Amino acid sequence: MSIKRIGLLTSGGDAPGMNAAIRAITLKCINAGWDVIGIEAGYNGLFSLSSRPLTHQDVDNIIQRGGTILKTARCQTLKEDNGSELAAQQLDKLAIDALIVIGGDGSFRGATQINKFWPKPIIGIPGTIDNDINGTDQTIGFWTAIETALSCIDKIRDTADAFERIFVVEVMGRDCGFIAMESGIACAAEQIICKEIIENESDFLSKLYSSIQHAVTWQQTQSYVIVVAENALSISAQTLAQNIQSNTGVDTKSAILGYVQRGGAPVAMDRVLATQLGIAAVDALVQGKSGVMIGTLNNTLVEIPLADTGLKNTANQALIKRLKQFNFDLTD
Ligand SMILES: Nc1ncnc2c1ncn2[C@@H]1O[C@H](COP(=O)(O)OP(=O)(O)OP(=O)(O)O)[C@@H](O)[C@H]1O
Ligand SMILES: O=P(O)(O)OC[C@H]1O[C@](O)(CO)[C@@H](O)[C@@H]1O
Repeated sequence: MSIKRIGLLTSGGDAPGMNAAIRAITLKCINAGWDVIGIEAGYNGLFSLSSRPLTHQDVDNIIQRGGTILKTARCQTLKEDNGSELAAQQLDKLAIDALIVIGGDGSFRGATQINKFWPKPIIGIPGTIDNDINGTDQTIGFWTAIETALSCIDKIRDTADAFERIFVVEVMGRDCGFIAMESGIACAAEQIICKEIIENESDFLSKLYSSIQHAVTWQQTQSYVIVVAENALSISAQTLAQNIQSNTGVDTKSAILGYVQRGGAPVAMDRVLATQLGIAAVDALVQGKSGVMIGTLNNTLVEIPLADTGLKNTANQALIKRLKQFNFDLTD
């Protein structure tokens, strides 16, 4: 089948660098003589047929912008019973010959479903701050989110130090600890808490309280920063802070960094990664590939079946190993 019109959408949480990928895909397709149709607000744009052709001008001066010029969304309709069949019909209405989806593993689950009713090429590009995708070392947006988290935690460290307080800082990641781990290592957090390392929560917390007590009593720690991944514990960051204070007697505050981690100009790493993956996605279409995500493993471009992009247990093992490497907690 000869490709003339590419559909392009961003889906799931926006991630800094998505615009860089949109730019690379658009320019590469235009060079190949293909039209690029930007589908707006993720899969929602398919159902509402909200789309527009993307031109050189549309992708000028966007590489440094956070968010996504195509908008994004979480689309309930696609998950419903006839959702993927309907999506396939909508793609035909738009006369799309091939689809590129920039998003997370959920977006790729959606793409896999659509492919069952729409037997045309679909290529995925990993775009999520969480880095929770199997088959790629990095996702677009991950390093920018870490830089953002890091600059916030460094500021929290200043006030924690001035008051000799303990701080519990919650970072994003959905159910996965990669943002907590990397930002925690980079800000020299005294503790990094991720779901992956907790076998029994109450044992874990008892150990945490005694570890903090030891640090403030014997190491005369001036400030103590705990980076916790969202959803790592059954209690909120605020409750954890209250519990630490009542167990240790040390003034303890909490801060939830939240959506600030999704915004801002992408760091160089994300711009370069997004550009590289965007070009490779179009190359994959030229080569007749379909049903794969383009990722990077050990700095090499790889293709992973979209159906295999859900996080595997090996990611947990890798995270645990890395955390142990960087753990300076002397009581451990
Ligand atoms: N099992 C599924 N079947 C059909 N569509 C799905 C499925 N899972 C997810 N999707 C579609 O993909 C969209 C995005 O998925 P999700 O909300 O999980 O985000 P994501 O792509 O994993 O990105 P992020 O990691 O940034 O949250 C969903 O809103 C839905 O439209
Ligand atoms: O924007 P929403 O739908 O509230 O999603 C928040 C989730 O999206 C992410 O920012 C990206 O997946 C997660 O870290 C977070 O749990």
